[in-house]
Amino acid sequence: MPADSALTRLDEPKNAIEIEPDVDLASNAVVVRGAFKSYGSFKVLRDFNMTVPRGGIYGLLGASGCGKTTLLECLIGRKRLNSGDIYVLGQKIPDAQNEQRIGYMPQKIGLYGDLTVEETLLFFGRVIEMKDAKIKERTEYLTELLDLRRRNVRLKHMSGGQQRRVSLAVAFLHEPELLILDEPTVGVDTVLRQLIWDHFLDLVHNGTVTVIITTHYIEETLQANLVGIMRKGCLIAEDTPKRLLREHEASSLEMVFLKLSVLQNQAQRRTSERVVEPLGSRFASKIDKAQRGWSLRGSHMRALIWKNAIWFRKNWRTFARALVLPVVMLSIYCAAIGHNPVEFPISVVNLETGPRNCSEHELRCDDPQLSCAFLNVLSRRKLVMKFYASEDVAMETVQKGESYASLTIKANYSKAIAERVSDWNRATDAQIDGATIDVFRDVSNSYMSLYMQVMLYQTFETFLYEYAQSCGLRKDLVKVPLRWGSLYEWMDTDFTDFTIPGALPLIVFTISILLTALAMYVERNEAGLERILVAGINKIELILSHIIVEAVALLPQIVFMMVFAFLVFNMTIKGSVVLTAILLYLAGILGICYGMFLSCAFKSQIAIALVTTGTYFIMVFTCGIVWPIQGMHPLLKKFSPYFPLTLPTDSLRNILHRNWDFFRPEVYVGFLSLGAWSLIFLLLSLIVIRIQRE
Ligand SMILES: Nc1ncnc2c1ncn2[C@@H]1O[C@H](COP(=O)(O)OP(=O)(O)OP(=O)(O)O)[C@@H](O)[C@H]1O
Repeated sequence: MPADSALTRLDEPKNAIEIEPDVDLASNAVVVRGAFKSYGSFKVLRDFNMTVPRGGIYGLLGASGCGKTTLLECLIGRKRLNSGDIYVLGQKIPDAQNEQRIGYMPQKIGLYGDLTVEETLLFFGRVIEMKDAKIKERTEYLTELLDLRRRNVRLKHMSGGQQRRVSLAVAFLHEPELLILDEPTVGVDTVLRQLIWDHFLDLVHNGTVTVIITTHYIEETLQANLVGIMRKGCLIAEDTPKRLLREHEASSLEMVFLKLSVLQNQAQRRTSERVVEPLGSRFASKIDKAQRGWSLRGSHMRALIWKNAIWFRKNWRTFARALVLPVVMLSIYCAAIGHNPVEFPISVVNLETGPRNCSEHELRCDDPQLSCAFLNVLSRRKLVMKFYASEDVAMETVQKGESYASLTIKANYSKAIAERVSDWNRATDAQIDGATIDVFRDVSNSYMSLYMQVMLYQTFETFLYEYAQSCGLRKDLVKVPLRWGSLYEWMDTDFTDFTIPGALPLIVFTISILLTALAMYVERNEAGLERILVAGINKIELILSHIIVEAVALLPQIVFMMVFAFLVFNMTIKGSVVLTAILLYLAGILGICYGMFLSCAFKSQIAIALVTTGTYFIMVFTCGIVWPIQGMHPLLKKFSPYFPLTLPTDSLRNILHRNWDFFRPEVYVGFLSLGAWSLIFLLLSLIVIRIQRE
């Protein structure tokens, strides 16, 4: 890399620091001793030692992939060492609570693309409990300094270099004692880079602020007070730039770096020769480990909820889709599921009248064409009847899949039926046979086959009933001798009405999982998760803030969906609308908690999508949504009530169809089940994030 003329000044830095032979935690901003860190079997830091005195600039140099970012992430407590000690501003990492004293700029931008510069600074300022007036003042100053005058543009619409400058502004915002900056000048032009360095020099001028900076522009670290050179997980040199140049008789730091690399390759590893006093645990014990990471701060929660609400406002299209999606799913569901089949073909051979459609027929007692009267009743089912002259041809249409069944009506049908009805106990075999319609059906589609069976029973019963009436006979005589009394007679026998108490919670549950996973995905991948954690927000606050905002967004979804289900699609609702809404709302909360658990447990979106799909099918199959639990395998029947949507489905069915109130166990148990499962997934999320180690 050609040396930048503005940066190749070799004068002693304004605030040169003499390195103390003995290390004490008060005078050093960062002390690392005997640090080991590995990712699996790959060792990144090996017996790493570093000392950063307070009040200066420390430039950390090293080839790409040598572990600089890993080291910085260990310094801010985002990653844990396998062994060794780190003290930052006198406190032991990871127990230290000095977020407000540290400004961190990660290598990735780590900001929220939907916030503007002003909103970004306001958010991070509020997180670290700055007053709004102070944030405003700092915003004016930093946007001027970093040439970020277009403050109302969303970050995702800014250039990479501009975004890096916003990221730098966030690190500077609260005037921290220690700035940890991972490649802050990447993508920044030469003039601005020098301005930024001038600002670093200004900051460290009075000796209270320390800056640790990694960079690939090696020569810019000539302005640092100390330079550490990393290679293969060790610090191979740590000195002032001037002494490094002198000692290695080099004209640039790049040359020093090359020479040291060659030396290290020859196994002449050079480490800092300063003797370091062993670090005791005098500071470590002061921090209450148990409290860290579990507490909720009002300022954090307010800032996070504000930020999430802004995200929702700016992404109103996503929110509108979230509102419409359940309704679309419900509409498709209601349009597709539960209706009786119509307009399917059946083949008819009427040997009494020949192959013609005679279903437009008026029934008489002495009717010589009762077969037409039967077909007339059948035609009310809106089938497509095709007429054939021969039984063999009609059966062939079934074999070829052109028809679901063939009906063959005998030539003496009217006479045989009339005699069977009027003198049934003397009917001969020939009369019984003549009055029998032969049905040949395709049973490969069992639902259609079953439907046809029921349909033909009912058709025949209605036909006989009407025939008996026309002959002045007692109509009950020919009816199937069963008298039905119905308890909830308002219930539509439509299958959709049976499944809707399961379908509604299932739709809310599934969409809530997906929306939560999406929000967490944005948080983790597009936004500043790293950054806000470093700013002191803990993951519990993060999780709760998302749950709160999503729980609010869930309300209009439920209202919208209920309007469609009960007003537009006229699903039966005999019980309390409020209880129904609460139950569906709790199903949504369960979805949010489960989605949160999945987001905590799995980093990959694909894994989350797969588990969500699996969960959806398990719920559909096991919770009595599409098939009664009474018909399941005994083992599944035993465990089904413990699945999250089984009891709520029953409970909703009892509310919607039986008009039962909340205080019946069959109703409130569904609410309790949703509450308990939500709590379980919330706790699991907290446990997972608590035990996750990087
Ligand atoms: N989470 C992880 N899992 C496995 N390996 C990792 C992980 N993070 C980093 N590494 C590996 O550790 C090594 C050091 O990575 P690190 O990001 O600390 O390097 P770096 O010096 O900052 O590089 P650069 O200058 O290119 O940013 C690299 O080889 C990287 O692939």
